[in-house]
Amino acid sequence: MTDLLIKSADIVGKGRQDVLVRDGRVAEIGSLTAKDAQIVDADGLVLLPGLVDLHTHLREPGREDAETVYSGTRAAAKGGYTAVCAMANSYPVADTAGVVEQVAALGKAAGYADVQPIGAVSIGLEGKQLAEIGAMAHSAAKVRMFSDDGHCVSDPILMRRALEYVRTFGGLIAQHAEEPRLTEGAQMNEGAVSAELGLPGWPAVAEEAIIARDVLLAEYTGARVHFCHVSTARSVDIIREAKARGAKVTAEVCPHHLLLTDEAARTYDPVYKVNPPLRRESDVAVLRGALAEGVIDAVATDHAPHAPQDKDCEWAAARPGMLGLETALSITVLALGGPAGADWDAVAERTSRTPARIAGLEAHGRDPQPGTEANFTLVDPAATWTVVPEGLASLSRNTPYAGMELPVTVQATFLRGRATVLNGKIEEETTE
Ligand SMILES: NC(=O)N[C@@H](CC(=O)O)C(=O)O
Repeated sequence: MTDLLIKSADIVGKGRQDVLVRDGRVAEIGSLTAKDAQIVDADGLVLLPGLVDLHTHLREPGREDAETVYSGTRAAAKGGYTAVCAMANSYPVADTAGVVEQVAALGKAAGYADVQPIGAVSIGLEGKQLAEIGAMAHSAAKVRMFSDDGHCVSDPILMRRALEYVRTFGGLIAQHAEEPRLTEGAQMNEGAVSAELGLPGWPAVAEEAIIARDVLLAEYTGARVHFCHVSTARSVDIIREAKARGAKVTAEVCPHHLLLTDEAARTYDPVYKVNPPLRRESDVAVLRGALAEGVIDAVATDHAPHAPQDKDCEWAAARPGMLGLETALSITVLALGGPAGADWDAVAERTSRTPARIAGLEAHGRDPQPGTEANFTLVDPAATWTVVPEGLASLSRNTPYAGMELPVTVQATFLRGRATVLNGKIEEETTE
């Protein structure tokens, strides 16, 4: 592999520097020249540690019509990601060592981003019996994070046992917080808009009740809980208080909950149907503040591709979920104050360093210094782009941002020093 010299990048915390990459690792940082190196001109571009997604639905195995590991990791690279955590709600469910190893192997073969499988907490996501957590943890996929996402681990004794189990090897449970009895038949956020539209509501308290319970279980067991897609202001209060007491809890927010509201449901366009649902303007404001402050630790996409037949139908019949990987960085920058005067350190913290730490992905989320793996992304802070669904790398088209002009473009993504995206385009050859 030839050396790579990135010239004049604006490195977060370090200012304008050149970065020399050799054999997939940072060799030197400074004012550099190199013979026989591939030169990438990064003048005017910000260099971030490669983004890490804690919550990606890659749909393989089982729903390859909506996404595959290959197409999903290409979308990830396009969005600036170098690592994604793949949710367990595939068909078959990722509740055995065999499935998680298959997903990890498909990620390696594709070569666009590191794929860290998440294991199911319960067999078949049914919430009845613990899945083979130990076998997945000790498999070649080295699973550390477990989640029944799409479903809540609502049975408190199952949650307690899962927490006690993962604590023994430093793992964590990523909880989809939704008390199922409170959301039966729910179609959108419960509030003034759902009342007007006559759609059954998903009340905020269904999320908050589980978060409150699981904070207590985390404290009681001493295990780590991570809250997926936190969407309400009151959830933020509970997490803030838990952290102040020293509970081992972390939380993520999705880009769509940082930008969109339940007003979008007035269109009856199922592209806006998502779980948990889009909330009120006041929730959006609190979530943005909590992200800036760090009460919410990370942005996670909940990238949920769906095939046309699952989305191009009436609201009630449509599956919940929206695409996220290719637009997350732009929305995060918007939510953290916009591109003019963006706090790039906060962007790096919430999209890369902290999620890498939560997932235990040690080679990711690292600011470049000699010896670190060269996993980073170059973004143009001054550019804008318009979201065209047909132009996305994902196999699916269910983006709620179609036609919107967004700030910030990903110019290049490097995985162990190899470009997966260059000049804003996906590289077709990814063999290491
Ligand atoms: N977030 C979503 O709206 N959808 C997720 C699962 C889920 O959480 O319902 C999916 O897998 O499609």
